[in-house]
Amino acid sequence: MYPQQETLMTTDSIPVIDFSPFIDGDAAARAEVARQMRQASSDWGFFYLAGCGMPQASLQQAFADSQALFALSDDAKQAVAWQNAESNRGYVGVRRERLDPNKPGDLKEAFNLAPEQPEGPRNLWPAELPAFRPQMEDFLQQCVATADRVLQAFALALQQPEDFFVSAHDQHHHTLRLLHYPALPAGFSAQGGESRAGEHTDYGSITLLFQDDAGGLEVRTRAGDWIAATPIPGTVVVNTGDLMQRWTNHVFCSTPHKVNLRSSNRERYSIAFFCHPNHNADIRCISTCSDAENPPRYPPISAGEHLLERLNATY
Ligand SMILES: O=C(O)CCC(=O)C(=O)O
Ligand SMILES: [Fe+2]
Repeated sequence: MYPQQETLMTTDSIPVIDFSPFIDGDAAARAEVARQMRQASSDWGFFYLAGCGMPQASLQQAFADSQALFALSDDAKQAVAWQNAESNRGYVGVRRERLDPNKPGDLKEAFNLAPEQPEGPRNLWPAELPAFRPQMEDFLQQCVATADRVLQAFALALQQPEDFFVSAHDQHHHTLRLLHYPALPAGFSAQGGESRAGEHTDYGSITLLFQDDAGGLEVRTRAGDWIAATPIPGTVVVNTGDLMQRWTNHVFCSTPHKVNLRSSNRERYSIAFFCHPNHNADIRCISTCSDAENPPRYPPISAGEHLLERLNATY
């Protein structure tokens, strides 16, 4: 039950968890999946989920759409360029972002979209790709549904009611991010610690990450070593972010990760779905995450304030 005990049981590779018993199993099977997720999130803050319920065809379509988007001309991509942090949607060009603020810009391009709120900012859609919009809207819904199931399992893992996290995320302040790491020319030499994506932790509650077979994602172990999160077909990588670490009083950890340049002679695609609770969600130490030896480490904060704090620390 306590983080100290869980740390002693650390496995030596990122766990692979079969999620299908959570989707169609009985209460005992669901509880066992939740237990594995708890262990993995406290040892690693990262795990692979097999059988997450997302249709393979939707995923293939999303990667095909991503390829079509990044293959557009620079003018077409600039027509849907990212404008500001409030809307946080649209195209971000190569080297525009630094996930590690102490390093040069990341060798990647990205395209952000998000579930639309009745009053909020709108997604940007490339005029050249008429099928892109309906297909990505469908994929967004699949991601929300998958994330909600994963959040149900996390709630059970912490002996909370099953809808504990889902109801705190029901305004869907999530971001879907298509990522493309272009192939680098032969003889390319990285300047000043350049990489495909600099070392960072994710800000929010959980992230779902789909990667192609190129490889390059690395995760830092609790002991401080970097290990490869090698792509495993048919799985999604799930990681817990800064806000989840705070909410769970460090029972779940927010683990640094990055994308290295090792296979940079070929291009790489990945798709990340970053989940954020409702801005007014009350983020206070979950009752089952503290005891006399692990008292609450942080005062309560709203999820909106937490995000602002985190962004202000970065920019
Ligand atoms: O592309 C990847 O595999 C990881 C990207 C990532 O960690 C991020 O964008 O936060
Ligand atoms: Fe990340």
